[in-house]
Amino acid sequence: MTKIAVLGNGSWGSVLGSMLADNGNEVTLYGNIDSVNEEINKTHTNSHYMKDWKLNETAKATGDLAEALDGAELVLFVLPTKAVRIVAKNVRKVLDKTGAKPLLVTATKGIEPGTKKLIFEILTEEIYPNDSDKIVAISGPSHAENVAQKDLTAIACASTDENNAKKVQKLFSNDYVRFYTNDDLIGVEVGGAVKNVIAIAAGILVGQGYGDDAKAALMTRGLAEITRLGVNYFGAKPMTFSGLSGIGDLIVTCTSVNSRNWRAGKQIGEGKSLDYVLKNMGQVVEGATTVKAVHELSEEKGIDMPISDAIYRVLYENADVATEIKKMMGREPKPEIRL
Ligand SMILES: NC(=O)C1=CN([C@@H]2O[C@H](COP(=O)(O)OP(=O)(O)OC[C@H]3O[C@@H](n4cnc5c(N)ncnc54)[C@H](O)[C@@H]3O)[C@@H](O)[C@H]2O)C=CC1
Ligand SMILES: O=C(CO)COP(=O)(O)O
Repeated sequence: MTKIAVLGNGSWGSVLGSMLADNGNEVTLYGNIDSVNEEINKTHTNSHYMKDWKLNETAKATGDLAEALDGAELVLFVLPTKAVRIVAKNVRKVLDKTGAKPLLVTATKGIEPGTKKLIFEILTEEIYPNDSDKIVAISGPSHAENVAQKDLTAIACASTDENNAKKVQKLFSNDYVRFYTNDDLIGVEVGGAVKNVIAIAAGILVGQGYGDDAKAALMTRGLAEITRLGVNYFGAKPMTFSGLSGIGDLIVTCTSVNSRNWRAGKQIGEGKSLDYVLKNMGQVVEGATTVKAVHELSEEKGIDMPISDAIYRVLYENADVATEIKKMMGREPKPEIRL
C-alpha cells in the first residue's frame, strides 16, 4: 500500500483518487472548497463535479495541505493549470519542514501563460529545482466520466526517469485502465495541453453547423500544429504525437460530449460569449487558458499556429467566427507535410 496525496478534488482528481484507492492505496484528496471536502468524507460523493457516482469509501478529503502530504510517498497534481504554481509553492514549504521527497505526478493539462512553461517545468522550478527526474506526467484519452464507469482506457505515463515512469505504471494500472510508459515527458505534456485548444475549435465548427469532413480536417491540421509547436519550441519527439497523448487525446476531446473544451467551443460557435460559457461550465476549460500561451509563442517565436491563433482572436479579441473560418480557408496554398 502506498500513501498518496491527490491535490485537486474536482472531477479528474476524485476519479483518479478513487481509482488509486480501489488499487489498494491510502489516498487523501486535497481541495480548496470546504463543502466538497465535507461531502466526500460524509457521503463519499462529489455531486458538483461527478453526478450519480460514489468514491471508494477509504478515500478521505481535507482542506489542510500539510495533512494531505503527511507521509505521502506520491503526490498527484490534478489542479487547473492556473492553480499549479501557487499550490506547488505551498507544497515546497511543507516538504521543506518534513524533509520528505515524494514522487510527483501531474495529470494537469496546460501551458502557463506568460512563462510558457509546461506543468513539469513549474513543478521542477517550485519543488525540485534541477531534478525533473522525480516528476511523471500522465496524459491520454481519458474522461473522468468514463473512467468512473470503469470504461476501458489507455494513458501514457512519461518521465525522464524510466524507473519512475514504471513505478507509476504499476501503481496506477488495473483491469480497466492500462498505462504505457513514455520517455518523452515534454511531448506527452504538449500533446495533452494543446489538444484542448483544438477541441474548442472542433466544438465551434459543430456550433456553426459544419460536418464530419470539417471535423476530420480540423483534427488533422490541429495535430500538425501541435506537432510543429512541440518539436520546434519545446523539443518534443515527433512520434509522440502519434501516441495516446497526441492523436489519442485529440480524438476523444474533439468528439466526446464529456469534453468541457468541446462543449465550451460548441456554445461559442452557437453565439454565446466566453464569459457566459465559462461561468456556466462550473469546471475548468483548460484550452481557454492554454490558447493564451500558444498565441504568445506563435507571435514571439514565429511558429505557424493558424487554428490556435484564430481561436485566440475569437475568445479574446471579439473576432467573428465566420470571418476567421473564411480567413483560414483563404490562406496561401501550402504543402501538407512541413514542421
Ligand atoms: N476531467 C477530466 O476528465 C480530465 C481532466 N484532466 C485535467 O486535470 C486537471 C483538473 O481538471 P478537472 O479535475 O476536470 O477540473 P475541475 O474543474 O473538475 O476541478 C478542479 C479542482 O481543483 C480545485 N482547485 C482549484 N484551485 C485550487 C487551489 N488553488 N487549491 C486547491 N484546489 C484548487 C477545485 O476546487 C476543484 O476541486 C485539468 O488540467 C484537466 O485538463 C485530465 C484528464 C481528464
Ligand atoms: O483531457 C481530457 C480528456 O482526455 C479532458 O478534456 P476536457 O477538459 O475537455 O473535458
